[in-house]
Amino acid sequence: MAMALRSTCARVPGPLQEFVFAGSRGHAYAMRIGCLHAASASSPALVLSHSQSYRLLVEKFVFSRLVSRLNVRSKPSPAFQRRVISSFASPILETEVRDSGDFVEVGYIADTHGVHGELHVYSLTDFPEERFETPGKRWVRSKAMGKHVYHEVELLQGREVGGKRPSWLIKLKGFNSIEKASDLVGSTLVVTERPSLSDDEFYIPDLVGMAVILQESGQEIGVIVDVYNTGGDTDLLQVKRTDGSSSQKIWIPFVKEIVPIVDKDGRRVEINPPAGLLELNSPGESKDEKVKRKQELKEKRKVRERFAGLKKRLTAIGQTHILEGLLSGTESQQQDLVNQLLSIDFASFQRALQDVLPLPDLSPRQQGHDSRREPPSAFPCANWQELHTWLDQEESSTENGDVCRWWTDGLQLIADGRVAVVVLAGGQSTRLGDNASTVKGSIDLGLVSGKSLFQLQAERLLIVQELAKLVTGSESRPCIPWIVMTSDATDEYTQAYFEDNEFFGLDSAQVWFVKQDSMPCIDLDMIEDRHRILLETPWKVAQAPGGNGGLFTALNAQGIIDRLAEEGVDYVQVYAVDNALVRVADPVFFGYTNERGADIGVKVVTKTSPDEAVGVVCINHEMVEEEGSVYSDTVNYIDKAHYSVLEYSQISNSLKHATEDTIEGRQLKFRAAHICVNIFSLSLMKMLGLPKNELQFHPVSKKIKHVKQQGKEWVEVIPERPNGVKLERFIFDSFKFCDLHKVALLEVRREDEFAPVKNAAAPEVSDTVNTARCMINSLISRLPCLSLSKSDSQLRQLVRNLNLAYMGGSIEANISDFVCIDETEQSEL
Ligand SMILES: CC(=O)N[C@H]1[C@@H](OP(=O)(O)O)O[C@H](CO)[C@@H](O)[C@@H]1O
Repeated sequence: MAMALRSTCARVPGPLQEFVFAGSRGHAYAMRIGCLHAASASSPALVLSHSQSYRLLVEKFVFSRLVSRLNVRSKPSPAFQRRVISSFASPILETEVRDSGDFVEVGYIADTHGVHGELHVYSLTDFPEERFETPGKRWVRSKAMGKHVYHEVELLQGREVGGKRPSWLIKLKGFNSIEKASDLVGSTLVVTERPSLSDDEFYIPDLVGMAVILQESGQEIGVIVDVYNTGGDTDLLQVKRTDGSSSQKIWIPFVKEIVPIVDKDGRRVEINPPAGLLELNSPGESKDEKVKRKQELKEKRKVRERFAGLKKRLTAIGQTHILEGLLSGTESQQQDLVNQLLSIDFASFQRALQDVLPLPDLSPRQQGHDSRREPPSAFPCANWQELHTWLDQEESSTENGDVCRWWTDGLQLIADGRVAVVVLAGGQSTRLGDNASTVKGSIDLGLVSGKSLFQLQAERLLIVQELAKLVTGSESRPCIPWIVMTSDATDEYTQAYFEDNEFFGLDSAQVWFVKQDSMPCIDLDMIEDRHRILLETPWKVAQAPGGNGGLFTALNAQGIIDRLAEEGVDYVQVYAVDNALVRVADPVFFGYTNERGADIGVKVVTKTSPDEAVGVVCINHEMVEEEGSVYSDTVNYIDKAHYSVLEYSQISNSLKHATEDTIEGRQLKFRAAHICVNIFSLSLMKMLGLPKNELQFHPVSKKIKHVKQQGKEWVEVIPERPNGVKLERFIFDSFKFCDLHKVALLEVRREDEFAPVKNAAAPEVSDTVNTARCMINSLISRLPCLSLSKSDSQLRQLVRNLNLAYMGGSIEANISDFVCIDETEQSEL
C-alpha cells in the first residue's frame, strides 16, 4: 500500500521535467486528459508540461505508456513491487526531522471533536493504526516565537473516522475539555522512532541521494533526486543524470525487475533498464540545446566538406602521404592531424611551390645573374660622435650637423605619435643549437644585469620615449606601439615571457602581438618526381615560419596596418630580434628617412669578409616591358633598376669575392651588409599587405628532423646535412616595389649597432651570445661617462645622459635611473 502524496506540486521541485513520447496514440490520449499540449501538430512528439494534472499524468498516462512500451508488467505482482514510505518523504520534513532530534511527523491536529477533549487528526503516515490507536508516548509540535516547541503527550486511544482524507479521532491524557484540546489545534503530532520496514519497503529520504548504477556495465549514470509516489501501484524514481547525457532527469519505475538491487548501506541502486528506457525517458531538448546541436552538426558537416576538399587538393599536388597517420594512432592523434591539416593554407603552399620549383642548386652558387647587379652608389654614414659633441656643449649651438638634425626631427616624429616599431621574432633559431628550445628574444646573454634581448629592446624604447618628451617639450610621454611578430613556433612562449616580466616596464597596451604564417617543409630529394612534405611525427606535418617577408600579409590580415593608420603612424621601424645592439625606434633613422622623403630606410654596416652570413644591398637591373607597348606591334623592354638584397644563401661565389678599389683601399665590392633594421612608410606597408603584392617564396635548405614510413614502420630521421627545404619570404623583396629614389640607405657603425646572436657559442664562432656580449661591453667602455644622478637640474645634462643610456649605457644599469623621472623634478628643469 502506498499513501497519497501531500501537496504534490510543492514536492515537485521547479518546473516539471518534460516528457517526450513518440506515437500519435499518445497524442490522442493527451488531448483527452486535457493536461498536455502537443509540441507541434505535425510532430509525433508530445511535450508534456507542468500542470495541475501532473499527478494524473504520471499515474494514469506516463507510467502506463512507459510500462506498455517497455513490456514491463503494468500491474506488477507484489513480488515485483517495491514500496516507498511517503510519511517520511517531504524534503521539508526531512530537514526538520534532522534538526530537531529525528522527529517524524505522523499527523496534523485539525480540530477538536466533542466536548471531552477528543482531537481530529489527519494522517501523514503509512502506519496510522500504530500511530493513532496504539497507546503510548507521542509529541506535539507547535510553533512559538517562530521556533518549533515540542510537548510530550500520552496517547490513550484512537479510532479511524471516514472522510475524504484519512483521519482519526484521538484522546490524549490530561486533555479532557474542549478548551484544553483546542490549544493543540494546528499542531503536528510527531514521533521519534521509525517503524522497521520489510525488505522491499524504503523510506523516500533513504533513497534520495543514492547513486544509480547500470548493473550490466557498472557505470554510474546518475543520482536519485526524488521519488514520485503516485498513490497507485508503482512508484517512480526521479534520477538526475551525472554522466554527461543530454537528458538531465529521467524516471525509472521502482519495480524489482528494473531496480533489482537497493543497497542501503552502499547508498546505491543497481538498475537493469529494458532497452530504450533511458532514451524514452529523455526529456525533450531545450530550444538552446537544439540550436547548439544543430550548430554542432553544421560545424561537423563543414569540417567534413573542408576535409574532402583538402583531400582533393592533396591528391592534385601529390601529397596524400601526409594522410597516412589517419590509418594508425589514437583517435586524438588523428584528430590533431586533421586539425593541423585544416589549419594549413595549402593554396598558399601551392603558390609557394610554384615560386621555388624546380629547386635550384641550393649550395652556394657558382653563377647567377651577376651582370645585372651593382653595388649601391654613395650614401651617408651616421656619425654619432657628432651628436655626443653637440650634447656635451654647455650651451646649445645651432651649428649642428646632419645627425643632430635627424635626431631632433626623429624625436619630434616620436613625440607626435607618428612612428611604430616591429620586432621580427618568429624565427625558430635552429642555428642556436640547444638554446633554440627557448625563443631568441629571451635567451640569457650572460650580462651582469641578466637582461635579455627583449628587455634591452624594451628599455631602449622606454628611454627614447622619455627623450622625445624632454627634447620636444611635449606635455605627455609618447607611447610607441611595439609590434612583436611571432609564429606558431614562438607565440605562446613569447607572450608568456612578456607577461611574466610585466612588459619590462612598458605599458602592456603598447605591445601588440601578431602571428605570422607557417609553411610545410619539403624534402630536398624527390620521390616519384615530387618533393614531399616532411612529417615531424606520423600525425604532424613539419612546418616552419614562412620567413620575415610574411610581415606585411600578417599585419594586413590582422588589421594592424589600419590600426596604425588610425593612430596617425607614418613610419614603422622593423628589425630582427637577434641584434643585441639594435637601436629601437632610432630617432636618427626616422629623421633621416623622413628628410629623404623615402618609403624605405635601410641601415647597413660594412661587410667584414666574403663569407660573413649577411645579405648585401645592391641595385638590381631588370628588363621589363615598356608601358604601353602592349598596344604596339613590337614589345620594347626597358632597364628597370631597384634596390634588392643578395642574400648570403643565394649570392654567387664571384659576387661574394668581388673587390674594388676605394679611397679606403681595396674592399669587397658588395659590402653594404643588410642588418635587418629597416624603416617602411605606412603607405608602402599598406600596399605590400595587399594579396596581389604578396612577396615570392624562396627555398632555404635546412636540416629537418622528420619521420618516414619504411614498410609498416615509422622511422625517425635525424639528418647530418641539410635534407629539407623551408619555404620563406624575405622582407627585402619588398624593396623592388619602390623607385630607387624612394629608398634611403644609411650606413651605421657595426660596433655601435650590430651584434647579432645567430649561432651556438663555440670557440672561433662569431655571432653568438659571447660575441654579442663582448660587443656590448666594448661599447659601454667606449661611451663617455654617465652621470647617473636623477637630480640633474640641467635639461641638457639630462638629455645627454638619456642619450648615452639609449646608445648602451643603460645595459648594465637599472632602467629606473634613466626613466620614470618624477614629475616635480621635470617641472624644475
Ligand atoms: C631574409 C633576411 O632578412 N635575412 C637577413 C637576416 O638573415 P638571418 O638568416 O636571419 O640571419 O639577418 C641578417 C643580418 O643579421 C641579414 O644580413 C639577412 O639579410
